Amino acid sequence: MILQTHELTKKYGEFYALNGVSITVKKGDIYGLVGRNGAGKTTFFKCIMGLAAPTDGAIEINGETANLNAARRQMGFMITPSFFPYLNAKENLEYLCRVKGVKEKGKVEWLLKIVGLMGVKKPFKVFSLGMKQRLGIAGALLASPPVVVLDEPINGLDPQGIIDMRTVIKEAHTQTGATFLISSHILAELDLVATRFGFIEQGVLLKEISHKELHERTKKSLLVEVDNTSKAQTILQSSGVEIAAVSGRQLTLDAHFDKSDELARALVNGGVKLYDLHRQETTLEEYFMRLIGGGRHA
Ligand SMILES: Nc1ncnc2c1ncn2[C@@H]1O[C@H](COP(=O)(O)OP(=O)(O)OP(=O)(O)O)[C@@H](O)[C@H]1O
Repeated sequence: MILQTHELTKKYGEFYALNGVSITVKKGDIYGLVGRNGAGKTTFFKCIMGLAAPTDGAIEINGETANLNAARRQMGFMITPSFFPYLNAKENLEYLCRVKGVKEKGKVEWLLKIVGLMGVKKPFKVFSLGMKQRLGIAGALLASPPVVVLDEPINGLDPQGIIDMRTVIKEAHTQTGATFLISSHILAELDLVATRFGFIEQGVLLKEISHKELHERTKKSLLVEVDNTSKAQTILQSSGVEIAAVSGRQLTLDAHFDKSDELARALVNGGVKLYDLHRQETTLEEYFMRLIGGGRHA
């Protein structure tokens, strides 16, 4: 585990901005922290970065819990990108290299290429938000940190900006091999880049889930409700259909959406009473809303 928190809690007065958050980020993850506005994402990142002192709980970076400041120096952060307004992308990164003591030759150019700002001559102050965010990512990557934290890098971007940002994150992940921790309030956007997710609401971590598992839970399926599931199973299996799950009187099939007529006929002809047969699909946003509404059990 490259980054872990144990029951991390942050109170502002009597208000719990974070309430017992235990997160596990594995090496190589693009970990998406998903939560609505005010859920506690920025507070979480601030605690990780040492910009806010936790009220309770522990932070573990690469196995280190005591000397966190040294471990934090190994991390790249982007909360709100701030650079010199009159310098261009290259000049700003070169300045940062001096500040951070980065001496690798060609590092600035390599990063500018990754974030799509190579050859951009205009000063930072006239950058679009997307360009600012991308330069922010380059800044976060400058000292080759094993862990990179990006707070809402997609927020406020136009559709093209969102696509560019996605490409940059994927490219940066592939090229640097760093672990990424990214927050967003839009699950569908994070879904296109993240490998694992943590869902946070009102300062509470509701669930951690892998990309694969999330898609297991949101994919299309065919729901069949019958009087006799074992009989139905035999009939369906002899029609070459694999059954994904059986629960009570319901069978769930992961495919064969186009064969629903045929399957219904086979079941009825086989003497099974068919109560219901319909396609179901949970969208990512539905899943997210259900999770938020229903607590930890979605
Ligand atoms: N310094 C502070 N003093 C008091 N309350 C705070 C402070 N910082 C944050 N909060 C509160 O803590 C809660 C979590 O805020 P936080 O900024 O972490 O949320 P977020 O998930 O990052 O949301 P957003 O996407 O809107 O930034 C909010 O209710 C916010 O008002």
